[in-house]
Amino acid sequence: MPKGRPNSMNNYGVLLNELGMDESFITPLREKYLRPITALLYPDLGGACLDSHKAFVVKYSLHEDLDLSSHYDNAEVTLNVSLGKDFTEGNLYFGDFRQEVEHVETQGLLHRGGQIHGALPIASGERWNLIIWMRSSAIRNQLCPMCNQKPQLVEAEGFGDGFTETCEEDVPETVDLCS
Ligand SMILES: O=C(O)CCC(=O)C(=O)O
Ligand SMILES: [Fe+2]
Repeated sequence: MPKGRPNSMNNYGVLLNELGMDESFITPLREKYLRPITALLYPDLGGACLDSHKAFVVKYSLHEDLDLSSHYDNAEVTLNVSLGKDFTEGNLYFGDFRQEVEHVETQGLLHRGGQIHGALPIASGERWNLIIWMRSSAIRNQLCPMCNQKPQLVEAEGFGDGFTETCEEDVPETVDLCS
């Protein structure tokens, strides 16, 4: 069976669309459960209209990939869920100062796709994570987040890179969570 790589830096992951898990699992999860949260937290990134995704599982182990270098995602908002298994070290980090976050098994962490981040090397065991790169066509149709240019739209399979669909709702105004 032909197998794509989740991203250019990870060699041992699995794309969930190749396992037929988009319609049955990831799309309903994004639409019903994640979007209400992202609408509140990320109004400036089109959090209310994240209308496509790329979902994959990444794997780190001692004789395979140990870590993930600093990067930003091809996503407006990313969900990263720690699936275990048993491992030591391997914290996630964010920003130029490499602010570390201990990622607890079964817990999910939402972050801006454009926020620089990476994963430190594991010292033992296996580390598996479910990653959902969520995209808003309303945002990226204006400017590609990877090259900062107006995108040239071409036909793509599945969700492609998330550019084409139009959002039914308007991008909401900024919500002041403190008031
Ligand atoms: O391994 C992780 O926790 C981070 C993975 C990641 O940032 C990515 O695949 O974009
Ligand atoms: Fe990432």
